[in-house]
Amino acid sequence: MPPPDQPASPVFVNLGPRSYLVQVGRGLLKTLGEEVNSKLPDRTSCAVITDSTVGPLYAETVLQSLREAGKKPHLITVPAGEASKSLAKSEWVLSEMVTAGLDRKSFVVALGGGVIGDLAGFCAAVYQRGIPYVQVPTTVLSQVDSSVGGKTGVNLPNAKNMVGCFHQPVHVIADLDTLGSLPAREWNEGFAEIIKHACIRDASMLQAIEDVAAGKGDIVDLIRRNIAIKAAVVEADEHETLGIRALLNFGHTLGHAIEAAAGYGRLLHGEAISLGLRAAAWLSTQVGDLTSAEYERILALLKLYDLPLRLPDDLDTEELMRITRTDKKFENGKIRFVLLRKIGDAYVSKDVLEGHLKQALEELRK
Ligand SMILES: NC(=O)c1ccc[n+]([C@@H]2O[C@H](COP(=O)([O-])OP(=O)(O)OC[C@H]3O[C@@H](n4cnc5c(N)ncnc54)[C@H](O)[C@@H]3O)[C@@H](O)[C@H]2O)c1
Ligand SMILES: O=C(O)C(=O)C[C@@H](O)[C@H](O)[C@H](O)COP(=O)(O)O
Ligand SMILES: [Zn+2]
Repeated sequence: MPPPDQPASPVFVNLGPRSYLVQVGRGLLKTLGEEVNSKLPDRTSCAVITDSTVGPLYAETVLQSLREAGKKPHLITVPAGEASKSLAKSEWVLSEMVTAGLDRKSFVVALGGGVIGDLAGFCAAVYQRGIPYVQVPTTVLSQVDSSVGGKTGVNLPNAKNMVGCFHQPVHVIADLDTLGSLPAREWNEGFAEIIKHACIRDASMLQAIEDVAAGKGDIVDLIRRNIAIKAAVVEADEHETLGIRALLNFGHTLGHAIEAAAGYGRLLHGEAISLGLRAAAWLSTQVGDLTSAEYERILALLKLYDLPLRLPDDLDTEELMRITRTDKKFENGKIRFVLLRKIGDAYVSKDVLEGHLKQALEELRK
């Protein structure tokens, strides 16, 4: 672990010609222009895409840093929240990029949480058939998960992330100073994905998660560890064709259905995933070998971060099942569902049937 004034070493995401670095540290926004310039020296005009909460806090620092590095940035701001991750908003952003005069030699900077990363990444992927983009994640969730791996896209009203493509960023800058302005709810939701990473890959991380909750852990180290887990999984199966990257979907089959059924923005992504994690962990005790003690440990961690464990009463099981059937892991009417053998060891199971999913939803009502 480096001393507090030393930046953590960057994480290298090794994807051959699409490889990139994830910088993790403090005070990185100020030097963002130089960093971007070293990755994209021959590109000048760019769109800095942000939201109405993050823009007023951090856009000026980013714009100034880009200008000092000789770039010509145009700021594009969408309303904060999940509702902006839509086809309609992507059309608006793309039109703004045209109005700003961006061409095939331009690039995009995604400044914000996972909503901005997914939306801006998608716009970069499709603008004039693809221009590069840099991720500048400003939430715990986006730093440990969404800014790495190149999944970009938007929601449909009844299906999460249903439209999108893989488009890797050319660089990721995770400045932990930006987390200082996160409200408690947005801070906590990021830990759903951190707990997910521990569940699927690294049981030894549970202690670090507890330590951070108790105010004695090293958050830079924890975020860097999570980025390294995400990078390793993505490197092993970039396009989710081998059943390895699918493990990052632990808790997401029902979690995504709950997020969409509740109405985008009512539950934050991490909150919906907390419910999905509970359901998937419970199913791991029913269909797989997870012990009830391990299940209780996962619940205790989610509780530590005030994450929801009970389904909102107004969400109907049949509606949730209908949305669940649109999950990208449903093939020929059969679900490939991610379960745990034990904490730290996940696998894709074909043994989970619709009846099991309904039972798990009932469990979430207790
Ligand atoms: N592409 C992927 O691999 C991937 C992975 C996980 C999640 N996601 C997606 O990410 C999205 C969730 O991301 P999120 O949780 O970051 O949500 P978000 O981007 O909506 O951010 C949450 C809220 O925090 C605000 N905010 C962001 N940074 C802030 C800061 N530094 N200070 C104060 N407020 C700040 C935002 O304005 C927003 O209101 C979902 O759409 C989810 O599907 C994608
Ligand atoms: O990067 C991945 O792969 C993930 O599954 C990470 C998830 O946390 C994330 O929510 C992702 O957007 C889900 O993707 P989807 O393919 O299930 O829509
Ligand atoms: Zn997720």
